[in-house]
Amino acid sequence: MGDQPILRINALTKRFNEFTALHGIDLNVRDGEFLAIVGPSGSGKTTLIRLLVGMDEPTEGAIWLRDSRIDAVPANKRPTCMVFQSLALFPHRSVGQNIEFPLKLRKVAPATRKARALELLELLRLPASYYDKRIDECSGGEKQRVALARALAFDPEILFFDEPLSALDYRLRKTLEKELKDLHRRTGKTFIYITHSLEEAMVMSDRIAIMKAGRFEQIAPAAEIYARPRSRFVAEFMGEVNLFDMVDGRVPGLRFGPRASNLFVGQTGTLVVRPESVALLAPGEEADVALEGIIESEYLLGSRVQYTVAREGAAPVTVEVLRENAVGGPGAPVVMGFGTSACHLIAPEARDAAA
Ligand SMILES: Nc1ncnc2c1ncn2[C@@H]1O[C@H](COP(=O)(O)OP(=O)(O)OP(=O)(O)O)[C@@H](O)[C@H]1O
Repeated sequence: MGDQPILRINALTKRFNEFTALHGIDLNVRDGEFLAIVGPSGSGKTTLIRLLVGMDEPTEGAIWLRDSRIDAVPANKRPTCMVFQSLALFPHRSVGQNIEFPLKLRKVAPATRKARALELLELLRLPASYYDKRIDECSGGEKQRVALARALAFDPEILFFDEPLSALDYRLRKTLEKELKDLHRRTGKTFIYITHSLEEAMVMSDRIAIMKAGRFEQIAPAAEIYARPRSRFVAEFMGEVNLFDMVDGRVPGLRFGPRASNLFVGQTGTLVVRPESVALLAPGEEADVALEGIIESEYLLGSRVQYTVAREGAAPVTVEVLRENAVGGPGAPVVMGFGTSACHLIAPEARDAAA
């Protein structure tokens, strides 16, 4: 993956009459990167993709593909390609005809087209015999692979995906997630992938861009977003989380040992602690930060158990432990603890910006 951006978005704004869907956003995508764009419904993901592929024009701002400004270039003149969620394959044509379609448009000779289609079938791990199979005889997963093969036949600089797996069942989705990641590695192309599913984004991408109300909240590798969210919104979007309001180094109900007191002296913000970082302490066991409560409910999550622990005068805490470390059920009093290395403090400005 090169360090040079293949795509640059500069102060991009999109307004629909009075409504602003994108608020002057900036983004650099590296050559060969797998970037996932996630965000709740209505946050502007599809609007952004439509501008990037040329299905719509920005109100303000610029889009650069390497050294060329492309925001006014029509979709069919852009060296990019989109894999639609709704596939848009020709159902009565063969797999081969579908894959060769972009090559036919470019007047590539039939023998060359066929050779490329067979190569792409192999790349997508479909048998060569599928070349003559009709699209409406293929399964959902096979159609997705054919759509991908056709997208690759365009030989695009960047592949855009708009929720391509959302209509598929869980197991097929999991398989295709791995295949897409693998395909990304083998082709070395730049992938920009929109999804509602954070899990999908985390499995596949190099970086995740989290959108909220027409802006990027954070753009970083998944692990960094998970461990060091820059706002409450991002922290909560990345899954179950405990958030504690800290003022002047103190949080009501939390007991800080010397290490935590030193670390947080005078600090104000939101303390983020993931449920799997909170332990249930044995009698006499110490932790950097300790707190007490009563188990309200428990859920089995395969090999782990998740507890909701009620606290007097404060929000409940979520704790996730390995099943072998499970303690009593609802009604049991517990002491919980976590280490300073499991804590992340969100600065108040970032928290306010996200409010
Ligand atoms: N053509 C349009 N005219 C008016 N408003 C629009 C138009 N297209 C999108 N919007 C608005 O812009 C906002 C962003 O929509 P967009 O489709 O980009 O969201 P999204 O993040 O892709 O959502 P979802 O995950 O539900 O697809 C929404 O509030 C939507 O109503």
